[in-house]
Amino acid sequence: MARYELVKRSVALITLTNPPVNALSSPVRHAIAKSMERALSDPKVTAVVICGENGRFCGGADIREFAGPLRGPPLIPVLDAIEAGRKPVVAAIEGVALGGGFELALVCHYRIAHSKARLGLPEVTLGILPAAGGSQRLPRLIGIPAALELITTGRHISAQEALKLGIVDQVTDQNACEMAVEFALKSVGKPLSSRRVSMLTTPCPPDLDALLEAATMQVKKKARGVMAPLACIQAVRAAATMPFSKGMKRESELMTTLFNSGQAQAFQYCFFAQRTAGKWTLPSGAQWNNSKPREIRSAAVIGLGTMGRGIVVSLARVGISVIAVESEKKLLENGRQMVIGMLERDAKRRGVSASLNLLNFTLSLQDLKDVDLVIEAVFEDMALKKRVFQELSKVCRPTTLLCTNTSGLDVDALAGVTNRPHLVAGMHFFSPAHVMKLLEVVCGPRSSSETIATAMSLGKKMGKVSVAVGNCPGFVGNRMLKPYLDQATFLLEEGATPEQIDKALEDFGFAMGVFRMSDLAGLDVGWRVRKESGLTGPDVDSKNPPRRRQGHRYCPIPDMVCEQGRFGQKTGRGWYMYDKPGDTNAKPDPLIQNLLETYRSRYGIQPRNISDQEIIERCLFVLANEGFRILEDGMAARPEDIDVIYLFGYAFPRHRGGPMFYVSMVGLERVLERLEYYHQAHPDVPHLEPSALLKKLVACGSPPVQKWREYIKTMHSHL
Ligand SMILES: CC/C=C\C=C\CC(=O)SCCNC(=O)CCNC(=O)[C@H](O)C(C)(C)COP(=O)(O)OP(=O)(O)OC[C@H]1O[C@@H](n2cnc3c(N)ncnc32)[C@H](O)[C@@H]1OP(=O)(O)O
Repeated sequence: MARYELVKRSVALITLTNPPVNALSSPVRHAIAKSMERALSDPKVTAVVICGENGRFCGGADIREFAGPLRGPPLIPVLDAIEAGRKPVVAAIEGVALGGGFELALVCHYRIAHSKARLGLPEVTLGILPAAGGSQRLPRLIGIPAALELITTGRHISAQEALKLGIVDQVTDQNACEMAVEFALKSVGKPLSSRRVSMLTTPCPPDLDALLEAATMQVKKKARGVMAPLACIQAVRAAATMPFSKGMKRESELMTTLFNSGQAQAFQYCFFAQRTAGKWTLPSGAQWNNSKPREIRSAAVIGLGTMGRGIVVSLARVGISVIAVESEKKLLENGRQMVIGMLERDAKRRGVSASLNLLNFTLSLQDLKDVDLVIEAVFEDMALKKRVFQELSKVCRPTTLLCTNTSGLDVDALAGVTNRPHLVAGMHFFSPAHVMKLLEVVCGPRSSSETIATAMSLGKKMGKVSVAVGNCPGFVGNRMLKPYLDQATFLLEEGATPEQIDKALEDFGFAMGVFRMSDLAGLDVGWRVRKESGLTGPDVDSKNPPRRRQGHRYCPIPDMVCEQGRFGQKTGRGWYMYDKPGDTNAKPDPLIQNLLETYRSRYGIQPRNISDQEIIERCLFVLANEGFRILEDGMAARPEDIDVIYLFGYAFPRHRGGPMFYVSMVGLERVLERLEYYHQAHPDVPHLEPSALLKKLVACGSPPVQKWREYIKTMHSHL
């Protein structure tokens, strides 16, 4: 777990050896402690260098160990012994020095970093704080404002920035380890007291209180209900106002609170869920580690609406040449201007030059004959999409992959009109496509493993979190969204207001409640879909009772809002009112209040007081209930995939872990009992009926979410 060698006759070289990231697991901590003891007691050794194997210094604590009781030596005394040692210790930082890895570097007397190395204290993103002295040492080394920013955001910084901030002593393009050995030799005999960061006095700004207050306001606004950034601020305050030993005590108390809060578990679950999602598997046995993706050098995007434009930008900025296609000259020109503007702004923000030379714009599908992959992003109209796919089938060379950005239509029906159904898959981006991280890769029953591997790998290349899903209406994300939205509108019928429902969801942790979010997205989109599915519009059977459709409860209020031309922010009116079209400041609208009152009295609905608890339970338990059905149907491989989709595509609060993790924390038995209760109260809402999988899991003793897969593996998989 750590190799010990003597180099240059007098330097002890300690190499952490715990692939893939040299995390500080119990055996590694033990090996560091033993190696340091050996180095400090060996008279031949005059200096020590600590580095990591395979060009990675250290990725921090072994996060998997957080799930159980601490085993092996605690990290803090191991680090304290390094700092207190009487021989100079140099950290040779290559790859990453993160979390506990960065804290390890901070107790070394000198730090040499490779120019490509990245450093940071990302603990806050795991729901904790740097609790091996990081929150106390970093402010002493670089001052309060800079330390506060790094600790509360968890941002990774480059070696150059670390040098500028005074975190590292030298940056090199050469072998950092060899440089560190040379540096160590030169440091022998120099006094070490000023190199022990814990002994430094924190440079304390005169406006400390104002600074910390501003930081508190900022994190409260950015991460509603999240405890870790607030604890980080308190720890930094301790670094500014207390002696080191007392600050360490405070750091430890804050860490204990965070660890017991449940939020840390949720964040850490998210970390692993994101990595698990990349490990897709198909019923054929093909999976992420036995299927080779094709390299995509050129692509085409059909349709330059909001989605198409974002997809073009996502492709071009990772160096893929793109042909963008529109059906009319005016739309093409408009799309071209928008894409160029977006790419230029993006490049400016990243400090690189815009890859405009990779773009081509055309009105003709004939120009696509040589591209490696096509992403169709035309209107959500099956007939139109089928025509496009038929045409592509004729035009493109037989090996071109044909993908669709449909948000819920049948991918296999599109594959069926082509001469290469095995090369067809869904690539469902989320709006705005160049910003949102999620990509649902939709595996049709005929999609080949190479096609899926290529779509997943292309997603990764574009910086997306790609999740493989099955081909069913709405796939995973939008399929679950429907019952969630339904519950919100049923609650309106029963007596709630949009602002009450939004507040309950925002207090839960969503940045925006469902109605505020719908106003932002535009209400007309859903209205068009409902019209096309025969739920509303002139074709609706007049004999249909107004609050029932297709045999189930239906709430026509969203249609009534749209009929008034209220499409959300863009029209200045929606569920809320805005000062003018395009404004974002949502204000309660008395006209909506009137509409709800008139509606209720028309249907003889006696409004009742609805608690926040009911809002949360009905909206979120029904969401997870559909998630269970998706798992039963084999449309998602595991609960982690569903949670990742909701975290990255629907801004589900990370400190709740995602809908499936959330219900596991509430307790499946309780969720089952509440769904049964609500279903009894609303028997005409089939989505409230507890799913078979939920019942099965409760009957099996409510295993933790990571084990659910064992209970669904006998069920049919579409993945
Ligand atoms: C008293 C308390 C004392 C000390 C407390 C210390 C707090 C900490 O140190 S918390 C940990 C802080 N560190 C991090 O948050 C880093 C997390 N890791 C990453 O950000 C990335 O993995 C990376 C190091 C930047 C490398 O990225 P990449 O090359 O893209 O690889 P990945 O796919 O992310 O990871 C590969 C593989 O390693 C696993 N892994 C990564 N880091 C850790 C870790 N710290 N602990 C355990 N496992 C880790 C990751 O899960 C992947 O494994 P899979 O099996 O594929 O899941």
